[in-house]
Amino acid sequence: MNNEENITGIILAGGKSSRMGSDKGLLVYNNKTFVEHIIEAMQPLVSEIIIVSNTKDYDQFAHKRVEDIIPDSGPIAGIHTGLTHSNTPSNFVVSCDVPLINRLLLEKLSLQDKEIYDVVQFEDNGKTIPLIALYKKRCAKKCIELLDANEKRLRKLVSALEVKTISILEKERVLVANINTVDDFKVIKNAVNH
Ligand SMILES: Nc1nc2c(ncn2[C@@H]2O[C@H](COP(=O)(O)OP(=O)(O)OP(=O)(O)O)[C@@H](O)[C@H]2O)c(=O)[nH]1
Repeated sequence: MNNEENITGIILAGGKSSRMGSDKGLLVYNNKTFVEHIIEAMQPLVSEIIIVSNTKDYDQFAHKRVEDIIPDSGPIAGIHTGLTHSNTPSNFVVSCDVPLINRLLLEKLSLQDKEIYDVVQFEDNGKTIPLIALYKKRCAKKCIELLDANEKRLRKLVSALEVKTISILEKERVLVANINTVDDFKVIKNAVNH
């Protein structure tokens, strides 16, 4: 637990998983669902965990589950819902498809000067990772502005905010692996078996 300030952990699990063909957050890797791996990484750092999903399957994890306020509108809508339900100024926002994430990596996001930035995110080789990031609750306002304008691109959200981007280290690259397809999943399963 962060002693200076409480943080909320928001897990986005309301996507369609169309590339995977089954709900990504509920895939089992190393005997735990993807969502359980993320909960485990977040839990020591946060005062509350909120799962944003419209399906009751996520009630099994015994954390607060909330449904999208604006349905079928992509990750910005998920962030908007999570931040709206949060009771803390700072919030980890993590997608449900990064099962290798760990506490130390998330902690790095929270060690920045949080007063200055709306968003603290990672980047890997020039590619930003806005769904492993720390967002201020106040960003909910910008989310709703974009959704009202029918803008669903995450990069539009982040570029409209005060953002700090941290480059991940070579050894951390594996931790941010984004599992979108059956082939992506095979890669991490095979890595464990070797
Ligand atoms: N709550 C919520 N989360 C979403 C929504 N759309 C996407 N997400 C989440 O955002 C993260 C990134 O989603 P994507 O991988 O881009 O999209 P996806 O719909 O899950 O998967 P594809 O259909 O394969 O593109 C995942 O954790 C999704 O669960 C949404 O409308 N609401």
